Amino acid sequence: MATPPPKLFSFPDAEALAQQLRAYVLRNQNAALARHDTFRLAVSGGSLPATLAKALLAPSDGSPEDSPQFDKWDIFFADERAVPLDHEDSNYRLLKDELLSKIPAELGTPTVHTIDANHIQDDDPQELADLYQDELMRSFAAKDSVKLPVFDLILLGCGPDGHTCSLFPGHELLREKDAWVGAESNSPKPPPKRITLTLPVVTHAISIAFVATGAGKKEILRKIFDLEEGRSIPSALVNEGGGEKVSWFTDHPAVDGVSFPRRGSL
Ligand SMILES: O=C1O[C@H](COP(=O)(O)O)[C@@H](O)[C@H](O)[C@H]1O
Repeated sequence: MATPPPKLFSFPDAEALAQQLRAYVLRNQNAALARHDTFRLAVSGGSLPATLAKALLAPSDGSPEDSPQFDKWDIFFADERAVPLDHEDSNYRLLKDELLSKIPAELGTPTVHTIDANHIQDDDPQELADLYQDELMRSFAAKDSVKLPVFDLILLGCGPDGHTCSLFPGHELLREKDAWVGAESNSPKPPPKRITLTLPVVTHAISIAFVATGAGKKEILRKIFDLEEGRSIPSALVNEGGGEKVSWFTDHPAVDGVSFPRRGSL
């Protein structure tokens, strides 16, 4: 039987998207807290942190369902660049500037799992990736029998070439089956050295959401949702592996004239 396809949500503007993204993230938070009293989330860099901040820093309606409980959040990075944590290319710095530094004290402070800054200068980012994998293993209390971490939610971006995390079209890392975190030494988008969650980890999450906005994403979204043409595009591989666990939050310009197998309703 075919896996049910991802869901697509499209909104007229950034405000409407942020409002529904907030509801979606908090639904995932509340379900995770009910399961294990912690919310393990992986976030991307790029355009995502600004949208996430717009969603999460909006005033709450006061109900428990609409309240972020940041002190119960464990935030990881879906990918990170091998640069100092205060560098302008750092995904951590971006998240800090957009969101972490603006969280009001009464909402709590999340635990944020950064890369080990002692290894950013290494020629080969493999050690950086291995150390981040160790960090995940500690956080997910992995035993030998645990094959993959299960994130409660992974929030992804989608580059104009269809890359997501630091998984780029045609790169060897797309074939990784065992490692939780991979090393990329030759990213076509600077900076070249990065680490990234691997495809099996991403598709193993309980919920996976892409946020893609603007007319500049229209052509790649058309390809991703064309089952033939999109076949080997990293974001399409997440769709294929994650199926109905995957939701796309887009705005109208990003999907104008693009046809999708399944439009969602919130
Ligand atoms: O390099 C990266 O790009 C992707 C996509 O970024 P966007 O600006 O097009 O949303 C991002 O998801 C990833 O985390 C980042 O390292």
